[in-house]
Amino acid sequence: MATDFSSIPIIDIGLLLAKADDPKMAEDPGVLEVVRNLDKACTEAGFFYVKNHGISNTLLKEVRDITRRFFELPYEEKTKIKMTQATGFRGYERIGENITQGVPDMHEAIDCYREVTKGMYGDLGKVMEGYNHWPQNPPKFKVLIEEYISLCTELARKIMRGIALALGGSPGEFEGHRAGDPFWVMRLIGYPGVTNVNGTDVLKNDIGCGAHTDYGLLTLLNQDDDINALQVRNLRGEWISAPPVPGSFVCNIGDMLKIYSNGLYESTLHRVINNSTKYRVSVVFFYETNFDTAVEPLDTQKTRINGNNKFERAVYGEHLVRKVLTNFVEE
Ligand SMILES: N=C(N)NCCCC[C@H](N)C(=O)O
Ligand SMILES: O=C(O)CCC(=O)C(=O)O
Ligand SMILES: [Fe+2]
Repeated sequence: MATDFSSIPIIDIGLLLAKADDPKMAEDPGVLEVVRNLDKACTEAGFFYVKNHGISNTLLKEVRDITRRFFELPYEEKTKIKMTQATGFRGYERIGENITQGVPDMHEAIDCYREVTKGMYGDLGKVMEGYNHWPQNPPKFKVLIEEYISLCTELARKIMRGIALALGGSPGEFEGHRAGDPFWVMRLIGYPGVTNVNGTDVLKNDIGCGAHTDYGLLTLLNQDDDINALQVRNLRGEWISAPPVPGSFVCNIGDMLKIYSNGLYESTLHRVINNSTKYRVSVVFFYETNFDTAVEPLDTQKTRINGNNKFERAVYGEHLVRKVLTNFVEE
C-alpha cells in the first residue's frame, strides 16, 4: 500500500543485472540487497528510479532527440502516420487527442504496440491488430526505436525477476504463461511548453497528462534531463515531484502487478504538468503481461492475507482494450 512518501528512491540495480539469469540468483547477497530495495520502493511508493541499468545515457538521449525532431516537423508531415482505429491505434496523435478523465491532454505522441497479426488473439485482440507505423523522417527512426524497445524489454524482464523474488516467488514467476511473451507498449511523447505572450506566461499546457495509473506490470520512463514535470500522488493526496535524474529510468508499477501482489504494491496515480517554457519529451516503455493471460494474485501473496484474493482477476488484453477505446476524442 502506498504511504506518505515525500520523495522517490533511487535504486542501483547493477548487482541484480549481473546475476539476473543465474539459476542461483536467489542466494546471491548482492541480488538480495537490490531485491529488498525494490520491495521497499514498490510497497511505499510504487515508483522508483533505477541507475546502473546498462542502457547508455547516450542512447537515452538519442531516443529523446529523434523524438523531438519528429515533433518539430510540420503537422502535415506528422499526420502521414496518423493513429486511427484501422491502424490498431498505432501512430501519431495530435495535441489534445488523448483524453484522461474526460479532459484532453496537452501532449502529442506516437503510440506503438507489440505487433498483433490477424486472428492472433481472437475477438479479444481485434482492436489491437496492426503493425507499427514509423516515420520516414527523421531517417533511421525505426532502427533506433526498435533497438531501444528490445533493450527495454530485456531490462524490464530482469527487473521483474527481482520483483518476483521480492514477492516471495521464484525468479521466473513472470515468465511463461504470465509474461513470457510480454505485450509491450511504447509511447513517444511531446509536451509543449508555456508560451509567453506580451511578457505574461500563458498556461496553454496546464495538464500535459491527467492523473492515471499505468495498465500492465512495469513502466520504464526516459524523460528530458532539464524539466521537472512528472508528479506522483502519495497516500495523503499530495503531489510529489519525480524530477529528472540524468541517466536513470523512472520505474512504476502497473495495474496488473497490483493484482499479482494482491495489493501489496500500488499502481500509483501520476500526472504531467509542464510549467516550463521548453518543449518536453519523454519516451515511455510499458512492459506488460501476455495479452491473453488471466491475472490473479500470486499464491505467496494470497497466503499473506489468509488465502483471500483482495482483487478480482483481470485479463490484461481486456483491460488494455477498454482503456484504448475510451482514450481518444472522436474525430
Ligand atoms: N499505456 C499507458 N499506460 N498509457 C498511459 C496513458 C495515460 C493516459 C490515458 N488517457 C489514460 O487515461 O489512461
Ligand atoms: O511523460 C511522463 O513523464 C509520463 C507519461 C505517462 O505517465 C504515461 O504515458 O503513462
Ligand atoms: Fe503513466
